[in-house]
Amino acid sequence: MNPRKIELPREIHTGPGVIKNTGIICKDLRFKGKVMVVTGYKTFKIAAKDVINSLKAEDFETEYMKVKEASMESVMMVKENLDDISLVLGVGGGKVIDVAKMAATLAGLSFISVPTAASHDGIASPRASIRDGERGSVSMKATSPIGVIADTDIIIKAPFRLLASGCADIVSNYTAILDWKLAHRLLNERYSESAAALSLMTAKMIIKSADAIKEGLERSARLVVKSLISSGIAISIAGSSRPASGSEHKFSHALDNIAPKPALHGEQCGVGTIMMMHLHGGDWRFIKDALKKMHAPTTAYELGIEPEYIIEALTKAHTIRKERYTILGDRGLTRDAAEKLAKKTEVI
Ligand SMILES: NC(=O)C1=CN([C@@H]2O[C@H](COP(=O)(O)OP(=O)(O)OC[C@H]3O[C@@H](n4cnc5c(N)ncnc54)[C@H](O)[C@@H]3O)[C@@H](O)[C@H]2O)C=CC1
Ligand SMILES: O=C(CO)COP(=O)(O)O
Ligand SMILES: [Zn+2]
Repeated sequence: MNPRKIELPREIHTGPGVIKNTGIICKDLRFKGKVMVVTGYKTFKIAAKDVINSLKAEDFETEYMKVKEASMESVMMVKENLDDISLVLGVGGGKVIDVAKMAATLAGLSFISVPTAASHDGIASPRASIRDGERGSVSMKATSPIGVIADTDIIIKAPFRLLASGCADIVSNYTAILDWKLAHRLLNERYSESAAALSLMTAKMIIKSADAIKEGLERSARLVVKSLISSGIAISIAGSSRPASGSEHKFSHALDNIAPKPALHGEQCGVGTIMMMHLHGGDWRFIKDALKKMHAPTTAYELGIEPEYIIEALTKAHTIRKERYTILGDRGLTRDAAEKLAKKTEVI
């Protein structure tokens, strides 16, 4: 087997108020000079300001940029401003973190992830989902964050919908692992028992703690953040998003390309997991009940997406990242089969 390198975050700081230690954390990681803070329009006030003040208090020179879309244009716009920068921080939701992560990767710089919401498992992963023209938002290889600073006071104040979305993104590991096992059996695709075990254990744990996930509870934020980080570490161990992305993610990526107003990434993946679990002959009701307990969407209506788009995304899902074999096979679902599946699982 070829030698492999597993890149993991060196330091993970979680808890209420940790964002105020950003400057000290960067200093302890031996960084100095100029730092670039990449953030969003909303998350600048919510968190980036505190990050910048904390960096300045430790004598870091700081610059900041606000980005909106997780596009290659945004990435290149940031990258062009990194010439005299020694470290990049991403402070925001998944899109902001991915842009910062990819810009740092292209510039050969270290990256620190400062999530302001626990909405997806890209917080600690070595992947970035960047839209590039026709290419959808399937994740690309990127640098693993050298550090994660997850302030649970900020995260728990984010709309609860974002926390529920993060839970759903973890639940989606169930069908991602079933697809991975299938590809290993059918095509002898490389399969990592340890990455799969970590990914599945993380999903099982979040479902077991579903009742503890409540709006406004800092403990809930800590629980979901730890699970998202653990899911991201499984991706690092596998060297791909396989442990957390299978047919349910193909459905979500297809929906991103088709629906006029897509829902949150995790929300779409959760609904995809219900349907793909049925295709696998598994207990889709177990998935549906778990998502309901976490207040994540389980139907097209709750996603705010018309049934027609759900059916169309199901028929297109197999065309996303074709090299990744899943229960959808190479030919995917016919329209009738898609409609039947969505109805049988009460999604439409
Ligand atoms: N790189 C990876 O491994 C992964 C990347 N992703 C990517 O992440 C993106 C999804 O991330 P999301 O966070 O769901 O969407 P997002 O980045 O669009 O954020 C959703 C909304 O929440 C807002 N927000 C963030 N923190 C907030 C706070 N504390 N208070 C109020 N509003 C806040 C943002 O401003 C935005 O309007 C997708 O592009 C997806 O492809 C998803 C999973 C894995
Ligand atoms: O969303 C992800 C894991 O939750 C990444 O998956 P993709 O590689 O399919 O973009
Ligand atoms: Zn995901």
